[in-house]
Amino acid sequence: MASVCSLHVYHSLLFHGGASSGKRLAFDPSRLQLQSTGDLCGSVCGMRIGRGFGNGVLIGRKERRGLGVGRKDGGFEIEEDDEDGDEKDVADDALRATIRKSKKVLEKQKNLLEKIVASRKMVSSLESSVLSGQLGTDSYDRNDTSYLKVGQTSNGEALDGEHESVVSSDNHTHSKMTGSATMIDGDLVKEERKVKTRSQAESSIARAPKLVRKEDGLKTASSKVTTTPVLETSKSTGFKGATEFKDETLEDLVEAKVVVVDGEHEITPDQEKEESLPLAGVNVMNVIIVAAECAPWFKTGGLGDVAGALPKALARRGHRVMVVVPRYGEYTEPQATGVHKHYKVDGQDMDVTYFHAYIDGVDFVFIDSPIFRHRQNDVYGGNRQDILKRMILLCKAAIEVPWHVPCGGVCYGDGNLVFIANDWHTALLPVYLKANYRDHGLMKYSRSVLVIHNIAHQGRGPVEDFSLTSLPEHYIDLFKLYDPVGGEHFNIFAAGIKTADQVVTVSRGYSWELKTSEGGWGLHEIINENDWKFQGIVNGIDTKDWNPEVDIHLKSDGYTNYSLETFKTGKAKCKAALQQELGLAVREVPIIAFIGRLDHQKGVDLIADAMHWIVGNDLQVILLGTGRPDLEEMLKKFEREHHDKVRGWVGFSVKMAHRITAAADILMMPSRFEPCGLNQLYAMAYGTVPVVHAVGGLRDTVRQFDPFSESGYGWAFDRAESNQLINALGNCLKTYWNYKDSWEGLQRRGMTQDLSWDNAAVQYEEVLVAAKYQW
Ligand SMILES: Nc1ncnc2c1ncn2[C@@H]1O[C@H](COP(=O)(O)OP(=O)(O)O[C@H]2O[C@H](CO)[C@@H](O)[C@H](O)[C@H]2O)[C@@H](O)[C@H]1O
Repeated sequence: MASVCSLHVYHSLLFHGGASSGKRLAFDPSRLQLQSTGDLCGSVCGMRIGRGFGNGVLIGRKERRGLGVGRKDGGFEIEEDDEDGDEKDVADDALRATIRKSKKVLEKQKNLLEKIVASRKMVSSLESSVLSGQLGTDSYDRNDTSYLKVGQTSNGEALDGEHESVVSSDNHTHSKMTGSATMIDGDLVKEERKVKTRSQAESSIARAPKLVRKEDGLKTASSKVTTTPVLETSKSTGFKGATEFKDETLEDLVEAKVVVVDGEHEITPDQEKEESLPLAGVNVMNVIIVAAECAPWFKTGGLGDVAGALPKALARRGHRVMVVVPRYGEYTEPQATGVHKHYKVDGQDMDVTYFHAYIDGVDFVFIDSPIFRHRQNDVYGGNRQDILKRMILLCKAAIEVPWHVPCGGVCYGDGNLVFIANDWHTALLPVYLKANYRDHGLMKYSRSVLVIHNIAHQGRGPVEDFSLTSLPEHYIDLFKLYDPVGGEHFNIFAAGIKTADQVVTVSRGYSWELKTSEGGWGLHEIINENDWKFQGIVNGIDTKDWNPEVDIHLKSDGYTNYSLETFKTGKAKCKAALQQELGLAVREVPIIAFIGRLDHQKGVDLIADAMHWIVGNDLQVILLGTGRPDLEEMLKKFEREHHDKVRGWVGFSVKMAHRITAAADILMMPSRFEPCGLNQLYAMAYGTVPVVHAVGGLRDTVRQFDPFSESGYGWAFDRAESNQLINALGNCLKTYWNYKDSWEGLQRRGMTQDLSWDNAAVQYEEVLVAAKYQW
């Protein structure tokens, strides 16, 4: 911009004579001693503006008339009549200086163009390397080019500071300059560029457009542009092989701008940059999410939902994203990669093979090992040590996935990489990353983020369990924790929190609660010590999966999809279908639902205490859950005792969870604590009004209904007590029956919120960046 501005000014000075009203040529040499491109603009512009400040006036030759007067400001003035020769000299000097600067500007533009060309060549050479199967390790099928990504150098190494990779670009712009004429002719010269530093490597990754699966069509920015950039005058139209800058057409020269032509439309560099840059911009990185469960393959609760959805949102922002999970069952999508490894667990060699699937822009890597098999319906089954061994193997095998498992032919590598571990199950990952790699100068540029979904489960055991981890002896201190109940014990979450580079909790409210002695479950002191790395980010929802407009579970058995426009009839139809399916009376009556794990956390006992009052109303109750046997039995008992009004479905059914969410009017979540809670988010997206205990993420996401301002999303009561639940449900039901407009407003507000993962992904990105630059 600066150069264009300066050239415009130069040109107008030269050809249009500048200010027309001036009488004297007052020239301040200091103003024309230009230092840089920016100065050129500033100073020349300054000259024109200067008129109003008594700082001398530079006017065109034609306007130079009259007598000059002396000046006191350090500059000097020229009186045209008396000192015409001097004046000319000075003016010529000025113009020469300006021309010199203009040439410098042109030179800079030329260099810039060369850089753009070099970058493009680098990208296309990377692409063609990938296409011709030159990348990756020996263990993948070289003919398999179905997945194409950029994330490494052309020789398959990770782009990080440890590796010095040479990227060759095979054609570059050669420019000729004769006199003041510049020609950029697109001749090719050989150039080698060394990618040495981390930041250089990263910026080239960021600049490189994200490649997409071949079957989706290779869509890269570079595919849109000609390999040779075209300099074109603003006046010309259509494609020109190259445009010559002629010094006599200075008007053209000063207006010149770079235009890239793709045969259909012109793309300015700015537009092109915008189009080709991922949403994450220069923050694009490789992200590996490691979790013990992942929807849709296997989930026992919200962790599975998050592991299935967050990665896709991060991938949409342009990151290269992988999820690593155990292979508990035989799944159709993942295919064997042929990569075999061994890892030691409790002194035993464990065989591991890797499976891979690429779905919605995310690489899903499944770790297959005998200890994971046939656990599909019991992922946390077995005794404490069995579970611990599985999680040790998961963490050990996951850390090396970026080295060994080619995804789309290319391993992720360990540069520009952040692992996201989830809950205690994978809280060993940050510890292994440090102890087995970074302490030894390996994975120098890999970082770890630990997400706390639920602090109530910490991976506790006797101190002797430490031996199973095969960690160096001195690491035991990270795990040792004393609490009044358990005494000294081994605590995996404690070690993970201390070792991770950043820690995320699944809501802001929960982040705060964890620091209290009531909410920290014995870890509050460690959490407070590590407060600086904590960040609360509310979960989003997978809007493909949990969306009443497209929900696959509403497409049969009398259910129907619905939108904001059709939710009244849509929900009514779903309600009738659910009543029918569950053998309840099909009639217009409010349905209150509960969906969740049956344990102390979810406050099922509050529902039990309130049940007598609840069934005293004209309504129906549907409870879906699985968990503690005594609570499962309680659900069955409710159904037995109030068969005309209550259904207690004991079991885990994703289909029923969707159908109930769509058909119900009210969802109750009286959780004693709730790190985030997903069901209330799903409910709101489906026009179902939540009644919740205002705790953790529930407080963050369900704003209390205010009848005066007609705002809020539901009812949130302050204490986990059954009378408070009753009170909130009472107000909710009153509104349902008596204030139809308010009810509809509640539903509409809930449905129109942006609850997608995209918002959360932006915040996660900030955490990833913070981790990346942490040493
Ligand atoms: N019987 C059943 N049949 C079918 N589906 C069932 C079901 N029981 C539960 N679900 C499903 O499991 C998920 C539960 O998610 P939540 O967030 O409510 O709880 P959870 O406590 O497991 O998760 C933890 O992690 C998540 C994610 O971070 C946090 O939101 C939460 O507060 C924290 O406790 C929902 O998708 C729900 O529909």
